[in-house]
Amino acid sequence: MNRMRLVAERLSARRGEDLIFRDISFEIGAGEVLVVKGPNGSGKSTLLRVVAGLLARETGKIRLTGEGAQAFETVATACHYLGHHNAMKRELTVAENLRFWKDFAGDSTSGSGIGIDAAAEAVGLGGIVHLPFGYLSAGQQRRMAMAKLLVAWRPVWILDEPTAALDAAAETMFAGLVKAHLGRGGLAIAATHQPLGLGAVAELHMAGFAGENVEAWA
Ligand SMILES: Nc1ncnc2c1ncn2[C@@H]1O[C@H](COP(=O)(O)OP(=O)(O)OP(=O)(O)O)[C@@H](O)[C@H]1O
Repeated sequence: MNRMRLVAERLSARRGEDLIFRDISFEIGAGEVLVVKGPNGSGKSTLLRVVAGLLARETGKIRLTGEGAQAFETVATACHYLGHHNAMKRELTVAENLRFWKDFAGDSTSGSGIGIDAAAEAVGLGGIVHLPFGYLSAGQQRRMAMAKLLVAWRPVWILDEPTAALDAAAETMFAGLVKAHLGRGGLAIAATHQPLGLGAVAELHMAGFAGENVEAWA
């Protein structure tokens, strides 16, 4: 069986006038996670945004191949993106926010998400989906943002510092969600300074931009 793969070749990106990285290539297969590491400002968030289609790349190619890839018109539509911000409206209830993401992200023929109550349960916060998102504690808000990944099936999870400022229990919970996602044939790319609790994983080291010197994939 030809498993789904995400292939990035010789990516480079700019922010404003500045070249942030160059010649970044990697491949991840179904069931695999790639952890992007590097010092502050080395371009991890920029790389994730490029892969998610939120930022135009300067050069290079990103493609999805193998089983299930044809269900997605673009790589971006195969991706869930969990950035530094939770991307939830404070005035809307948790359920309304998750409903928005369920409808917006949608399912593809390659899988389906779970219900809103089930997603809230999965992040350990069942029973409070009727509350405005803004009432939740910072940690609860982050957990609910993670629930967004569950309500619609998208095979590629792009995670930017997903567990920053979370307690140990939430980190363990999130590691479980990622493992379950990989177990369903999903893929994940995570930029993080903290171990994700996933055991041995592939790593991409961004060296940071110093004139012409951009680290390549090891
Ligand atoms: N909108 C922008 N315009 C110009 N430069 C930007 C912009 N956004 C980010 N940068 C620059 O791009 C570089 C890479 O930033 P990025 O956020 O990708 O780094 P990072 O590795 O994720 O950092 P951190 O570990 O601090 O989150 C930084 O030097 C930053 O100042």
